[in-house]
Amino acid sequence: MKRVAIVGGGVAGLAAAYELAQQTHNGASLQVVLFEASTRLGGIIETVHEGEFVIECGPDAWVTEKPWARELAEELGLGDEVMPSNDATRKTYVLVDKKLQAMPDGMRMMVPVDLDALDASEMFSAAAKRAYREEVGRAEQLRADAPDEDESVAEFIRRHFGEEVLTKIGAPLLSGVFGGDVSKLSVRAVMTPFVAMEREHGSLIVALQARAGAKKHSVFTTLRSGMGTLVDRMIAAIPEDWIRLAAEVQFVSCGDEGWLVGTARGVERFDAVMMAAPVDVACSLLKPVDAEMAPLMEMEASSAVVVAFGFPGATKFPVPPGFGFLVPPGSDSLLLAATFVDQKFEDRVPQGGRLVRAFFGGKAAERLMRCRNDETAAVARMELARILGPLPEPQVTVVRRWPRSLPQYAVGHLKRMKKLDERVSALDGLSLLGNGYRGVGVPDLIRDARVAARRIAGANKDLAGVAEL
Ligand SMILES: CC1=C(CCC(=O)O)c2cc3nc(cc4[nH]c(cc5[nH]c(cc1n2)c(C)c5CCC(=O)O)c(CCC(=O)O)c4C)C(CCC(=O)O)=C3C
Repeated sequence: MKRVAIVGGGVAGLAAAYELAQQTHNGASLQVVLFEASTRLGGIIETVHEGEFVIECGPDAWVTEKPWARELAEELGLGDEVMPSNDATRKTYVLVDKKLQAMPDGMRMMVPVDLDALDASEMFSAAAKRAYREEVGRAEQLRADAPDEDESVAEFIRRHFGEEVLTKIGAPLLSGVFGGDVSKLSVRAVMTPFVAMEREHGSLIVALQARAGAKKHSVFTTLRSGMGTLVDRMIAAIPEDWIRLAAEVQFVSCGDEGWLVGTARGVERFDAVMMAAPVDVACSLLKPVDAEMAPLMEMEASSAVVVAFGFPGATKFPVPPGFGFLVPPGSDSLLLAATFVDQKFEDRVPQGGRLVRAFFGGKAAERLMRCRNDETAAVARMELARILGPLPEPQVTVVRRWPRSLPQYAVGHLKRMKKLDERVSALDGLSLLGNGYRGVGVPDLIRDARVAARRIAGANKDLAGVAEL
């Protein structure tokens, strides 16, 4: 009988517990305890249902290209619930000179697939459009000059497309996608496919055009009843007596007799510890176990404040067609971004309704973290109104704060993770899960947790199965 402790009941910890439960059905002999410090499971995944409004407090979807969340949903009997974003009406705006400007059609992040659509766009100056076109001609040079070392996302974009593209869409995209600063984020960690494209083709535009014709799918996928259903279904598939709420782990230690995990209620022995707590918590718990691990786990993290407003009548609050907008760093708006939820997904609002989510990040989020809900909502309404025009009285308002929820993968992240992996493998039975290490997306967290759980259950003799995950 192997005893496994899971520290943290967010999506990573739950996916680990779910996979261990599957392995016990396959005959593995396991005793599992999942320790969750708070009184609810799911971490930053939380769906609130208010009347017919389906309001996501955290991630509203996953990136379709990464299959591991959809696979899990299907396994959990949620195949009918899987729902693509409305990509026929997909458009993303960026706030430029106080006005919303549509990003050109056919962009993948900041790279255009369709150069004609780019030409038709009003977003860029003639010089920036020229810089895009010239990137194609510089393919050979870009490939030859591809750096051997990691660099910042800013340096990477600047080398390919110049300063205007970097400030107009590079920076806002990365702060909307990774909540972070382009001059600090690691291109190898957060834009891995683009780095591979540079190695192969030099030009990113050429690389994307070579792949054009690949099957088209929506950018995002979610569940009709909300992301919270994924959490609920995992919980339902985990033995009830494995889960302990309000059970904050106060220390872990590792010795000859295995691992000890201590909470206010006592100390228990385990053979394996799956550390799925936020990276800050994981870092302070593991410092006494291996002091050299801690500096590798210390990283900046961005905080987010989410304010959702539901309105009964969309016509009383017109917004431009599309999914939402991003705000470049340094703009005079306090917002980080906003999503027009009822246009991005079906079935989020009562007939004819409107649902908008406003996001604050960076310093604005740090400040709002200390404000009351009504104050935060008032700031969000004011900031939205400055961009979209006057807002009617919302029928529903939801405010959520997620302090230090998105770790920043800084330049050199992959090397740091390699060193961290070495320290981890030196300690028998430890695995690190969650968004601090090998990817921030919900699918990455699920995949990572399930691979680790299979390894612990001894199921990875079947390495093919692990690779499939
Ligand atoms: C506030 C915020 C955070 C939290 C920040 C924080 O907590 O500090 C966040 C996180 C994330 N966003 C992510 C991915 C993406 N976000 C996009 C687009 C957008 N993000 C927006 C907002 C946010 N996004 C908005 C308003 C848009 C455009 C309109 C819309 O669609 O609502 C696009 C499409 C880009 C394009 O159009 O090309 C992608 C691929 C991933 C990674 C997932 C993975 O790696 O698996 C993560 C963690």
